[in-house]
Amino acid sequence: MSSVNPARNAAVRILKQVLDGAYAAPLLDQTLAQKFSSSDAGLLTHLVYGTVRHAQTLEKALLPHLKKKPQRQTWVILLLGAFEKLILGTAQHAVVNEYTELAKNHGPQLGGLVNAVLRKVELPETLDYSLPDWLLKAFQQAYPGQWQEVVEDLLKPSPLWLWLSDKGVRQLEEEEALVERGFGQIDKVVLSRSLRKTKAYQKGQAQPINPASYSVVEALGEVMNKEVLDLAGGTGIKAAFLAKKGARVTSVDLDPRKAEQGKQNAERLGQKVNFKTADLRTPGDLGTYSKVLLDAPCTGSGTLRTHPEIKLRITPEYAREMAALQKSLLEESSKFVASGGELVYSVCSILPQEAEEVISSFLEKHPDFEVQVPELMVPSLKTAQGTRTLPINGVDGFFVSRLLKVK
Ligand SMILES: C[S@@+](CC[C@H](N)C(=O)[O-])C[C@H]1O[C@@H](n2cnc3c(N)ncnc32)[C@H](O)[C@@H]1O
Repeated sequence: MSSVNPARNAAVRILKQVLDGAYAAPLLDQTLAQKFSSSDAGLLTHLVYGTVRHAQTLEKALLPHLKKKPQRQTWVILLLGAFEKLILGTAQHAVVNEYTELAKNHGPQLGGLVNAVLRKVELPETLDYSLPDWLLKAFQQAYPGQWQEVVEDLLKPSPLWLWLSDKGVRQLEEEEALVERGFGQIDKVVLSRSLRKTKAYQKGQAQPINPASYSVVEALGEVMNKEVLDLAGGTGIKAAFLAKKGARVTSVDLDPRKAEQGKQNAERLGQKVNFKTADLRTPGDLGTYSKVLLDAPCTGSGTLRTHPEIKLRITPEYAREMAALQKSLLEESSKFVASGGELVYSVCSILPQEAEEVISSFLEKHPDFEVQVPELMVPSLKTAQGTRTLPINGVDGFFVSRLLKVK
């Protein structure tokens, strides 16, 4: 039987699946629902996300010590061990012992290899922010004055951002959470247990959302008693907030499972949202609305702190495919805007081709719309086509534009 810390054991299993294409968050949720002490739960989360965040740097550090890249299980053990030694600064003897033991459980000969490599591995002299070159250039282009601060910040753990009602703040503090003021109603919270197990969450007084994502809801302005169409609404998080602000909301997404989850979540938050399932490339007639939101599917390049696995998969080709989809969804969405109404376009991406270029191409074909650059509640930069949030201090990188139908 292995004497290895259960967090390290579980990290190997989860990281292997993440490298095979899975998302880390649901795997961590499932694993943490089992019995883990709060310190092991913290270590497991940190090991998985931290190793993925620094994967490119760790690979550069490890490869010179290997004849070839080993099979997946051993590679994952080496990545985790290198992360603990080089980035977390765990004592070398502890790292070498723990990961050698782990490797031995998967094959006696693997212990020797892991032991030798983890003893020798050093940080490369030139640090590359663990981003592919083309993506680093995109950050430099999107944030010319602040790119270095941005890409360094993306390597840090993500804070827990929560929308909290006043009762939710009191309830969470009673449950021994530390609640720090963030932006507007979105607070930064330190919790030593799973959010879902708190009374504040169960009573609908708390909802996880990044401040940049919440600023999209605010970009729709006053919605009290208005009919709002929420397109590509996913599990209806923004829809639920719009309903909270007094809107009657119809939320449409391609995936029927998201509508199911959305209904349950809106109910927990005490809100009613009308969920529909449709492909927005061919949506049919959804009616006309004074406020329409298109929170378009995107590469997620603005959420690398929360979803670092995106860095392992994103390619320029995928960004081009997404930009083509966004252009076609924006075109379709514009058909549902009433005269004098507004269409808010948002993406959680920092790539200009998913942001400014989508708006420019739309405006070329649509003299009936004009752009209004929104003021957002988080630190942002304005461009001619919209506002980009500045992804530092735990805030995600979003692009938000408001299009007014003038005729
Ligand atoms: C950025 S997410 C939406 C997040 C959501 N607005 C929220 O606040 O939780 C984009 C969504 O677009 C949906 N989607 C992708 N392609 C679509 C299509 N062709 N028609 C409708 N929805 C689509 C995805 O299922 C996904 O839920």
